[in-house]
Amino acid sequence: MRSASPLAVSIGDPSGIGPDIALSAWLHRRERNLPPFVLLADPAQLAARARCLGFEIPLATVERPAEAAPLFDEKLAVIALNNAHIESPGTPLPDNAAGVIEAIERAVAYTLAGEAAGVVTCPIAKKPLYEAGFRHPGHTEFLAELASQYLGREVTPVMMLAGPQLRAVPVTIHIPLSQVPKRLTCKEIVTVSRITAHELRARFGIAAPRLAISGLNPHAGEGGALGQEDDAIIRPAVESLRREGIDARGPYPADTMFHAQARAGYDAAICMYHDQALIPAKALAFDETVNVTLGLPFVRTSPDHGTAFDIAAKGIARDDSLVAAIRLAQTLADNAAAGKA
Ligand SMILES: NC(=O)c1ccc[n+]([C@@H]2O[C@H](COP(=O)([O-])OP(=O)(O)OC[C@H]3O[C@@H](n4cnc5c(N)ncnc54)[C@H](O)[C@@H]3O)[C@@H](O)[C@H]2O)c1
Ligand SMILES: N[C@H](C(=O)O)[C@H](O)COP(=O)(O)O
Repeated sequence: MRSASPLAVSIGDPSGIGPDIALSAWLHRRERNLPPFVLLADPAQLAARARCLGFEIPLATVERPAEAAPLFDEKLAVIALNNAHIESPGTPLPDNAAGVIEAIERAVAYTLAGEAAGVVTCPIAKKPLYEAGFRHPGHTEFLAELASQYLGREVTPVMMLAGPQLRAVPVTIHIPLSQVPKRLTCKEIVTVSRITAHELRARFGIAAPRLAISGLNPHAGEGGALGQEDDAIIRPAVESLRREGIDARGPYPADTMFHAQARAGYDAAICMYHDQALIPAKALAFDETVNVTLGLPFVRTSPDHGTAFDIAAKGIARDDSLVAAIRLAQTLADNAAAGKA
């Protein structure tokens, strides 16, 4: 059953390719068979980018998401931000930060209120947001804080890069590599794996999910000769997960767990740090992989790429990952509406 509400798409950093790919996705909505979405953006800035790209797109400024779906075939519905955006392709501006944050917050608020089916975020750049006082490493952590405020309890967000050939989940996310061994705990590996297994069942429709857990060190520690964490922290986490009935295996050496035959043996790879998960995901399918946040009380997806300031407004940004993110968000929302989540 398809949710009747549109997806809420936040524009991301307006100086990046968020406007380019959002406009392009709408232009190709019919052949890509896209579900309705509403953009949280500055209509004047969007119109300027559309002119620059040579896109003829009728924009309709609407007050509420419900107005977007009936218009979607003919017009791109935009909910205007209270904080205007300055058109500055390729050069991020701290003055645009308030609108970037507002777009995310309002997309979440509409979704939690049941007015939107899910949140799809276009990419943000951290530096201009930090200069404006934003203190979260990325969407993932910010969305977890919004979810915590809503639920009144702490929320552990789980980042999954979901592509046609691989689902990869980093246990530690946006922290310096030097901090990873200190921050990696058995409890965190178990929590992240548990959330992943639960959502693979509930939202992705995988009845008995299989998790492959990576090691941290070369050769998963080589019996302690190349590092202690694999046997001291990761192996006990795998045993604990298996005791609670989750099909988890490992720790596996990370260098040999991403080839095709190895990937056929699991539904998600649980990795110990950001690049261990994101390098294989983006290397295998940069254009089709989607960043999904698990563990939230709402659906959130995003393209797997960043703001790509180097190509903003040049007409060469590919919209494929955003299209995949919109499609996956709709599938996850539909599964939730059908009672699987
Ligand atoms: N979802 C998000 O919000 C998100 C995701 C990743 C990175 N970021 C942020 O984006 C900023 C830039 O990051 P980066 O330079 O490492 O990565 P990037 O993905 O923005 O760009 C890497 C390279 O890929 C190219 N590229 C990216 N997306 C493309 C597309 N759709 N079509 C064609 N080419 C594309 C770019 O031109 C660039 O050469 C950083 O501030 C980073 O934190 C945000
Ligand atoms: N870690 C992501 C990546 O490299 O693709 C990116 O920074 C986006 O993260 P958020 O979804 O938390 O913004």
